[in-house]
Amino acid sequence: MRTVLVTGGAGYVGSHTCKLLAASGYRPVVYDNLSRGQRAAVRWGPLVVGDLTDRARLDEAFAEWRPSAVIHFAALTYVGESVEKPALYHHVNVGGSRTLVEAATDAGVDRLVFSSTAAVYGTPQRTPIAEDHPLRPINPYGETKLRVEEMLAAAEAASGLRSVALRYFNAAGADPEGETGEDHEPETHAIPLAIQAVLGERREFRVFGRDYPTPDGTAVRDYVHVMDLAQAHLLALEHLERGGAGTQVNLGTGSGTSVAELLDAVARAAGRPVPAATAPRRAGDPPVLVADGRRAHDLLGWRPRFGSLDAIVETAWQWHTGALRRRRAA
Ligand SMILES: NC(=O)c1ccc[n+]([C@@H]2O[C@H](COP(=O)([O-])OP(=O)(O)OC[C@H]3O[C@@H](n4cnc5c(N)ncnc54)[C@H](O)[C@@H]3O)[C@@H](O)[C@H]2O)c1
Ligand SMILES: O=c1ccn([C@@H]2O[C@H](COP(=O)(O)OP(=O)(O)O[C@H]3O[C@H](CO)[C@@H](O)[C@H](O)[C@H]3O)[C@@H](O)[C@H]2O)c(=O)[nH]1
Repeated sequence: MRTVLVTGGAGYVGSHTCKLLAASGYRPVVYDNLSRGQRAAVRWGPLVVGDLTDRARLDEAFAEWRPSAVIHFAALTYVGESVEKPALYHHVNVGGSRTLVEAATDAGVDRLVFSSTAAVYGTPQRTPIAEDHPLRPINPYGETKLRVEEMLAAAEAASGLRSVALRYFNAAGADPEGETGEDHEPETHAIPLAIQAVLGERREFRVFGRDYPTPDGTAVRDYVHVMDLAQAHLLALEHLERGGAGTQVNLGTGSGTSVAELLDAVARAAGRPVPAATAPRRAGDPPVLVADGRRAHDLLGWRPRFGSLDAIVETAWQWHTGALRRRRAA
């Protein structure tokens, strides 16, 4: 059985990917400090509790489990927090990734899949965004992800560690079988916040800006289902297993959804409107982020299965209402 070390596997995208790895014959060994993830989300393989910046702990994990590849999700991921704490973001996201790359290389691992982000592009000059678009992040979070991409490209030349950096657009939805989902505290992402508002768990959903240069004035994003993201990680691993060279790949559906359209979709799933108020724009938010996904298709053979926003939102709705029931029952 091929073993994969999955940093951040107790988190949102990581836990869905572990489920798919296990279903595809891999053994996912999660390496996570549980600072933002959940122990209960580690269900498809062993958990090593450790910090990305702890070289000795990483060495132990590599020695004990002897993975043939690494999938690297672990990071701090909030744009707003990164603006307030840039040094912390550099320490964890860049410093931690450097420690991981050194430990992996010394352990003889030559394949790595990295969670990058559309935030490396900054404010797009053209859309949809292809991978050769200029890389000008507008917040420290995006900067740290770009630094890691650069480090990985240099590592391939220096030590033969090949990697695929997957630039996700907006991860959304949940495992349709309800075994894992999005569970952040605090929650900052639009879909779970809208669901919480419609469920009465928060007073209202605050629409950050209705004065964007978009058809309805609200910001446009490319929401891609988290199980489709998980599938792309497997395909990226297979690309590396075939001897494929390191590269960067966008993961998005290619279709844009405005915040107003998103609220309509949540209202359809819930059967009632989302209580909403207008708020100022959020710092660091570009008006439009939509992926050109041709490279993911041509290089990896990836095509998102969840085509419609309603199908994506429905899985999020099912997860959150199920999670709410479980919390109330507990
Ligand atoms: N969710 C999105 O829309 C999105 C979009 C683009 C990129 N990404 C990237 O995908 C990855 C996963 O995102 P997510 O939404 O699942 O985040 P998440 O916060 O749910 O998961 C991150 C995991 O990393 C762990 N972690 C954090 N710091 C650590 C450290 N120092 N040592 C060990 N473990 C640590 C956390 O405990 C958590 O389990 C991140 O790298 C993120 O930047 C996410
Ligand atoms: O209370 C809220 C929360 C969000 N939004 C808007 O909804 C959209 C989506 O926001 P959110 O779900 O917070 O995602 P993003 O800020 O677009 O960031 C996600 O997508 C980026 C890439 O597109 C990744 O880099 C990040 O890690 C990931 O969190 C944005 O236009 C926000 O302004 C609101 O209007 N009100």
